[in-house]
Amino acid sequence: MSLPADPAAHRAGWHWDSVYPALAKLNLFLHVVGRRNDGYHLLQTLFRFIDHGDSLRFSPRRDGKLHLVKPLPGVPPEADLCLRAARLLRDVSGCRKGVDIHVEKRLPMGGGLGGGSSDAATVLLALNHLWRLYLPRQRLQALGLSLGADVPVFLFGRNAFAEGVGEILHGIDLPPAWYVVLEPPISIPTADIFSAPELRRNTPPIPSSRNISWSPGFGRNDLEPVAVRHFPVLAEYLAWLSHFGAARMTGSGACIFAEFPTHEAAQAVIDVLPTGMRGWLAEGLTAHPLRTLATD
Ligand SMILES: C[C@](O)(CO)[C@H](O)COP(=O)(O)OP(=O)(O)OC[C@H]1O[C@@H](n2ccc(N)nc2=O)[C@H](O)[C@@H]1O
Ligand SMILES: Nc1ncnc2c1ncn2[C@@H]1O[C@H](COP(=O)(O)OP(=O)(O)OP(=O)(O)O)[C@@H](O)[C@H]1O
Repeated sequence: MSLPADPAAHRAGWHWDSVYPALAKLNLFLHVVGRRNDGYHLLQTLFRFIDHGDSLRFSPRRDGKLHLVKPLPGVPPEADLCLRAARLLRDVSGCRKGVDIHVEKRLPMGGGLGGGSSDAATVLLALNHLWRLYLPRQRLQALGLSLGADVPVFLFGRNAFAEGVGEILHGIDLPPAWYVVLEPPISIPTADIFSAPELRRNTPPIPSSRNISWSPGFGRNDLEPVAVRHFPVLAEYLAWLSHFGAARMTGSGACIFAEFPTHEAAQAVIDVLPTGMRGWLAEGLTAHPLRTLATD
């Protein structure tokens, strides 16, 4: 996906009527290298954006209310990441404007694709622009971190090698690639996987992003063996996709992916997907399409 050279021109193209994408991320690898005193885990992970995700739209409200037009089943309004992001932005800026948020949900919840985090980041980017607040990217990233460890990368807007809990981001260039993503029919609570006693928490750290030469099979996902133990159905999905490529879980699961060098190679796998197994093809992106909505 190519972006216009002039960020101001690009920003000008986003209006109240626009559809704002909230893309998925894949964790191409995910190493747990330690644990902080507050229980959060120190990670090293490689984030890649893919061209599959939720779509958000915004309409101004005159009564100053923040309103989610179609609440997500099972998510109370006070926990919804879109509303929490909008409220946070108003609290820190003093803005009193109201908005209706429309979310077209495509990403599974508890899928490891960062759906809720991506929605929150898109709300921050879009309302920062539409409400003319113009908080800079670093400030948005700090706000995003208070909503979840996965939020900052979507505001950063480039594929990234991440450290800390996911907030220390180093932009990284990745080659073109296509992904087959399988959606096992389960939702995995991230906290349950991180709190498992058997989780390996001492993978030796990679010294720097310069030591990463990404190709499928590099590193591993330390959360995967724990998730497979708790949710054995994942093993079936991993085994099936492994016939075609290096299959791996993203984030804390449940989705499983494999990378392919061409669209055709990925499509050939989708073409033989067994009945009852849900999966789709996505292209790896070089940058998030909303990246130029925030200033550096
Ligand atoms: C697994 C990843 O998706 C990889 O990108 C992220 O680390 C998870 O990010 P997230 O879903 O935004 O996670 P948060 O909402 O911040 O945290 C959910 C729970 O996961 C655990 N958690 C999360 C991130 C992290 N680095 N260490 C943790 O131990 C904590 O128990 C936390 O209460
Ligand atoms: N807008 C939202 N979209 C999805 N989930 C939300 C949203 N707001 C709150 N949540 C809550 O967040 C939980 C995690 O959902 P999410 O889709 O982000 O999972 P995930 O992809 O596994 O996350 P991650 O990869 O960041 O760990 C959901 O089960 C739900 O309770």
